[in-house]
Amino acid sequence: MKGSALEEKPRKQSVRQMFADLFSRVRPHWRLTLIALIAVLFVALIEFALPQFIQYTIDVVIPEQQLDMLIWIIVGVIGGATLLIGFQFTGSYLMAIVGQRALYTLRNDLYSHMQHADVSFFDRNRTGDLMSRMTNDVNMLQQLLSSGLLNLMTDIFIFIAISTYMFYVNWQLATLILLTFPLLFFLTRYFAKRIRRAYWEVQGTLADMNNHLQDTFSGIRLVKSFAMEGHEEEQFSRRNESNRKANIHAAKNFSLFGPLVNFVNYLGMAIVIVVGAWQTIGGEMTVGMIATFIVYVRLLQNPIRRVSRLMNTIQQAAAAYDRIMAVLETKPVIQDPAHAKPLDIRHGDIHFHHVSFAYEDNLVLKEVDAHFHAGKTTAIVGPSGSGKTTLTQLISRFYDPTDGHITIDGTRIDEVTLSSLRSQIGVVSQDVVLFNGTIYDNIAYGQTQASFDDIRQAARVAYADSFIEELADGYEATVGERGVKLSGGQKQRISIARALLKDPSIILLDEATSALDTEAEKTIQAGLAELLQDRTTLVIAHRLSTIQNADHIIVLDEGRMIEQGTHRELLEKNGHYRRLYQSQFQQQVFS
Ligand SMILES: Nc1ncnc2c1ncn2[C@@H]1O[C@H](COP(=O)(O)OP(=O)(O)OP(=O)(O)O)[C@@H](O)[C@H]1O
Repeated sequence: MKGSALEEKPRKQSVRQMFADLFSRVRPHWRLTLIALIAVLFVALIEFALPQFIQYTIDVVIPEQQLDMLIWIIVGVIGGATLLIGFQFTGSYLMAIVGQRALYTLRNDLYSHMQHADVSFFDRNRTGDLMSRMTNDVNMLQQLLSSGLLNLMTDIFIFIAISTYMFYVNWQLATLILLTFPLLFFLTRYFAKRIRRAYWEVQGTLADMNNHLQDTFSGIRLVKSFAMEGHEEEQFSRRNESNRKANIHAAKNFSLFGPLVNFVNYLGMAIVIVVGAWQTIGGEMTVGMIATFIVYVRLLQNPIRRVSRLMNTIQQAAAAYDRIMAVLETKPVIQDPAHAKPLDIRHGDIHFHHVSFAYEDNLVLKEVDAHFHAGKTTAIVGPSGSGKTTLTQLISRFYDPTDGHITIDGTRIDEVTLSSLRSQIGVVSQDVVLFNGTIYDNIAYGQTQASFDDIRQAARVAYADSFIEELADGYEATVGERGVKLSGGQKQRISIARALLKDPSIILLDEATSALDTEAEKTIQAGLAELLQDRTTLVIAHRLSTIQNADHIIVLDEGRMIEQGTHRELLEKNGHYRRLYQSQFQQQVFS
């Protein structure tokens, strides 16, 4: 098993690549985007046109005392401002729609990618972190698309309109103002890098907080039973503090960047005042033109200031995009091979051929040659950590052997489709996983065709029907998050019913170690007996009766299969099994 956790550092995924990706997601909605852009173009034109009233008023209306023009000026300004409302609303509403639609597909892609990721991907990455990538990071991109890019377009249009006008009216003054721009350019580049790094930190610390929340909320009983509330508060506070510090660090850079940009803009204003006054005295400009120029320099400041704010959003989004791409770029190792056929299980004979397996560098199974007979029950025994669970997980291809291969009825399992393989394997494990839904949904999970009668029949055979019927809502009763509203034995029986409904040819059973009362134990055993009948079963055995009743036993020790045979044969061998039996199982006779 190869691979490592998703990166902890920014990868400098180029901003250009992010925009290219976003662009391809926006393209299907080009009509809405085009209307939004046209609206934005009008916004820019109106914002540009309104100051012209100042020049006209100062240079024409006041000197020529055209009082009757004032009404038209009011109509013009208020009319323009009203149109501005309409166009601004249209632009921002439509872009919000486009942003939501584009990111809806990204979030779906991301989820679908994660659903198909290897089990080892989830071993390596923490749930809170993955959730954070799905939610916060995608939201960041959404913000950029919906509001950020719209502002950018408005600003670009305004910038082009104003600078063209300035050059047209007074190119010398316009050139002087534009000379300040390279300074802005360098400032922007310098701060972009710093702000981006800072936001990577921010998002990383946020994910860390999410991880902590996920762990402690889902493990709240553990926290309380060890009276660790205070400790966890401290731990949370520490992560919260890292997040605060990272945010403050980002804010420091950002707060410095804004005023520096402002300073450069005031430099521009100083140039207009001095050079403009000079030219007006020399008769080359009018007072109205200076006034309009000053308003325009101010208006130019808006795009630049907003671009600086947008840069903040872009850097945040780029950091988020990096984190999303890190997920999207991990390729699952375990997938359907080319030309895979569905697995056709006739008997259910499972063979391990010289199978070795390592988690990263930890060799857990070593050259295992084992045969699990069709329709029979094989108990796997061995000390804790000897590789029993891992061995069963290789059959479902949750992991692939590092060496050797596995066959079912002579067909290599890595040559058939994953869905056909997994759909014929039932897993019943000691930690029963139930989703927050009704009992019905949990039994029917994965069996969309099943009728209510099928489900009820499965529950009956699993000895679950009687307790379900006693619940006020019966099969429609909700089980709570992870099934908290049910007892351990009830959860077990539901999971047996679920496996029965699936009707698999192979059963992988991790026997419960937790002590249940004898009554619950008896019903579970009865249900299990129904489930295992005539199916190839691998059971990680914890109970004496299970190994005694098993058709075959294999003994693992430090990843090696050291013995195999029936209970009697193995006892007679007087080897590892006998010692294991004496140390682990024999006392059960008396318990
Ligand atoms: N997802 C994993 N990632 C890395 N190492 C793992 C993983 N799961 C198990 N291991 C390691 O592999 C070894 C075998 O674990 P496995 O769970 O297969 O043993 P086991 O015999 O089932 O143990 P137990 O009886 O205690 O459940 C152990 O050393 C364990 O630390």
